Amino acid sequence: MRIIISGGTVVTASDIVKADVLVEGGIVTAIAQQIAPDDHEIVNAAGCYIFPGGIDPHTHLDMPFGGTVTADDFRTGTIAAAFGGTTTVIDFALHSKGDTLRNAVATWHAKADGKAVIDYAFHVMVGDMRPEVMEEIPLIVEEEGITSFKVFMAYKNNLQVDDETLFRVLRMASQVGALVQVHAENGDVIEVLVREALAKGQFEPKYHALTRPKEAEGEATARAIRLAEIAGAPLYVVHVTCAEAADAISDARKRGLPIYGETCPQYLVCDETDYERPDFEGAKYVMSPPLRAKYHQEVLWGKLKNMELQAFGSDQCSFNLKGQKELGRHDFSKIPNGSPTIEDRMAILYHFGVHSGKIGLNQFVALTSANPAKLFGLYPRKGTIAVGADADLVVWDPQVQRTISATTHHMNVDNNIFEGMTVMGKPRYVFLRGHKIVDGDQFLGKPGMGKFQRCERFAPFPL
Ligand SMILES: NC(=O)NCCC(=O)O
Ligand SMILES: [Zn+2]
Ligand SMILES: [Zn+2]
Repeated sequence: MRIIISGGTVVTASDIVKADVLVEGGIVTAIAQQIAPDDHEIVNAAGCYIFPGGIDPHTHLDMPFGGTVTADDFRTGTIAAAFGGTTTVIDFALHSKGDTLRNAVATWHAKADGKAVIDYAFHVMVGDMRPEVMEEIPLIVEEEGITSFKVFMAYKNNLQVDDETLFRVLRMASQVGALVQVHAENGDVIEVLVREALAKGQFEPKYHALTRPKEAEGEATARAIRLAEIAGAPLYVVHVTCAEAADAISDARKRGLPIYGETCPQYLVCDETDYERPDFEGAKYVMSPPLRAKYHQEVLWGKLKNMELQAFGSDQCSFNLKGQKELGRHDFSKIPNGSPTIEDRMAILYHFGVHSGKIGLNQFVALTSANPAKLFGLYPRKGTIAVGADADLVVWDPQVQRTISATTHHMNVDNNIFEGMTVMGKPRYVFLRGHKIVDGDQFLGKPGMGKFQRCERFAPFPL
């Protein structure tokens, strides 16, 4: 495996340089203006960008949710991710009520091991924060190489934690070098609004959005930030959708607090009017938090441009319309939450961000790869192109145009929320630790090639 990727433009979060990249033994061993070939395989990257492999910090593969299980597992989901230019996913190991964190992690290893075609790490999504579960956090960090824990301020009577619990988790996590991720929506308010809507006979998908107002997200985000501030802890807010939440993050960062925000492709290019689609098609867009009014898209783009949001995750959580989303055909509250986004995460940010002039190439790499690597303890092994880093590389052809469709995507699901969108930019080749796993429309990887990545403890990189 001695490869020269030749004639491309290498892009990292800080640099853009025309250079060849030498790969030996799965590692980048040189970056230079011209590398003389010996017995190397030459990969033609003329006219292309060479990006560090994408790191998707937010996926749900093979996850039970809402009485069903996501349509994509670690095989199909990571193949689709690879076609989109992602070489590492950080998936949420779901901890269920009554279970231990250790057992949840073991369950997730069993789901991924031998199936993943790209590298993977885990966060733990804590479903039941009993005192003894909280006590397990230091062990998970030390022994399992998992250093991030998601807690929920929504999904009342199910996953939701109260403020006392959130505060205790924040304190405990920061003591052991872990990062708390928060799903910030006020679950108590939402519960009342959902009950009232159903009592009024409001059953269609659009009521999912109407019962989860932006203010409920803004309030919970601001509250979580205040609790983190009191606890002296860093905080990562997942799937930020609206001005109210994004502004709370910006304000905290202006005060010097280590608060980080993530948004997702769906919140940049889809909006609340998608819930009005006829014949139950609106159910495709049922996710939490929901899609917002269109003006929030410009707010989020502005925050990405100014790096006031630091990470870009897919929140991949795919369900078929047929047989899965249909569980809520007559009651929006029973529609499984989530959408298939793992494959098109980078394409959406590239086309609507870089190609449209809203963000720069360095920002694109920071959001899709470098910052997730820094925040979750994978940097600089991953998230950059540098001597000694894993040769997770994407040769990205900015001239290729394609139209996104469920009929051609690689996800194992019958719908795509970006259906019909035409985008510029597509991976020509994708390398995982020096192995070519994607060559145009051909998949060359194998289940089991993806390896579990232990995460280092949280380090406050200046982001
Ligand atoms: N986002 C969503 O609707 N489903 C996945 C679970 C979550 O991230 O809250
Ligand atoms: Zn969430
Ligand atoms: Zn999620």
